[in-house]
Amino acid sequence: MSAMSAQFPEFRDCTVLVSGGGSGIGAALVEGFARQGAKVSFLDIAEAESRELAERLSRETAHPVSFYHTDLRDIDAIRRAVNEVVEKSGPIRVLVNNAAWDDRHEFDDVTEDYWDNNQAVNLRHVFFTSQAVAPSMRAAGGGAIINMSSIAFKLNMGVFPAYAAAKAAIVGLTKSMAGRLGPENIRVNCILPGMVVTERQMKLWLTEESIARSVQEQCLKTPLKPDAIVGPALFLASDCAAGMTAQSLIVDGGVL
Ligand SMILES: NC(=O)c1ccc[n+]([C@@H]2O[C@H](COP(=O)([O-])OP(=O)(O)OC[C@H]3O[C@@H](n4cnc5c(N)ncnc54)[C@H](O)[C@@H]3O)[C@@H](O)[C@H]2O)c1
Repeated sequence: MSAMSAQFPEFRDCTVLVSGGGSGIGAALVEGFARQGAKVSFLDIAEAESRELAERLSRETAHPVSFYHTDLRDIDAIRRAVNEVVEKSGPIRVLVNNAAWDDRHEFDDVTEDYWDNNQAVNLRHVFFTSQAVAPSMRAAGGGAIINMSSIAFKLNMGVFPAYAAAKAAIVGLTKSMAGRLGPENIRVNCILPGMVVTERQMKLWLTEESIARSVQEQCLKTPLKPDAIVGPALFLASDCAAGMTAQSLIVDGGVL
C-alpha cells in the first residue's frame, strides 16, 4: 500500500496548511493530504508551479486546493494568509512547516545580511506560522504541527552552515513548542529527510554521480522521491500518532 492509497478518515474535510507546497516535497504533501479528502491550502512564492498544482489537484480531489502567494520572510503576510485560510476553510488542524532554501554558501563569504535572510527563509517562519495557526488549533480542540528539518546538520556538510544551523534549530524549536502546546492538545513533531530527489534538486545541486554516491551511504539502495515523505507526515499528523509529540522522525533510507 502506498502513502497515496492509505486512508486516514480523520483527515476528511479537515483543514491542512502546508508552507512551501508549490514544488518538491511540499507539493507531494499537498497532494497526499488532498487525496485524503482534506481541505488543503499552501503558501509559496513560486507562482506558476503553485497555480498549476492547485488547478490540477482541484480537478481531482474532494475539495479545491488553495494557493496563497506568500513570501514567508514577511511575517505580516503569513498572518494575513493564515487568517484567510481559517476564514475560508475553517480551523487549521494540521500545519506542515515545509518551506526552506538549501542555498550553498561559502563560509568566508557569508555576510550578516545573507545570514539573516537565510534564517528568515529557513527558520523564522517556522515559529511565526505556528504562532499564527495555534489559536485556531486551540479553538478546534487541538492539532498537529510537523516541521521539516534535515539530516544534513548531522553530517558535517560544509557547504551550507546557515542552512544546517536552521535545520538543527528546528529540532530544538519542535521540542520547545511541543512542551508549550502539548497541554492544549497540539502535537509538534519534526521529520528529518535524507537526500530526496526533486526536480529542483536535480536542476541545482544533484547529478547522477552525486545521487549514486549518496545512495551508497543508504541501507536502501534506491534514491528517495518526495512521496517517501508523505506517509511519515500523514502518520505523524494522524490519530495513529496521538501519543507522539516532541519527536524527530528520520526518513533517509538508512544513512544515520
Ligand atoms: N530535497 C531534499 O533532499 C531534502 C533533504 C532534507 C530536508 N529537506 C527539507 O524538506 C523540505 C522540502 O524540501 P524541497 O527540496 O522540496 O524544498 P525546495 O527547496 O524545493 O523548496 C520548498 C518550497 O519552498 C518555497 N519557498 C522558498 N522560499 C520561500 C519563501 N521565501 N516564501 C515562500 N515559499 C518559499 C519554494 O518555492 C519551494 O516550492 C525543506 O524544508 C528541506 O529543507 C529536503
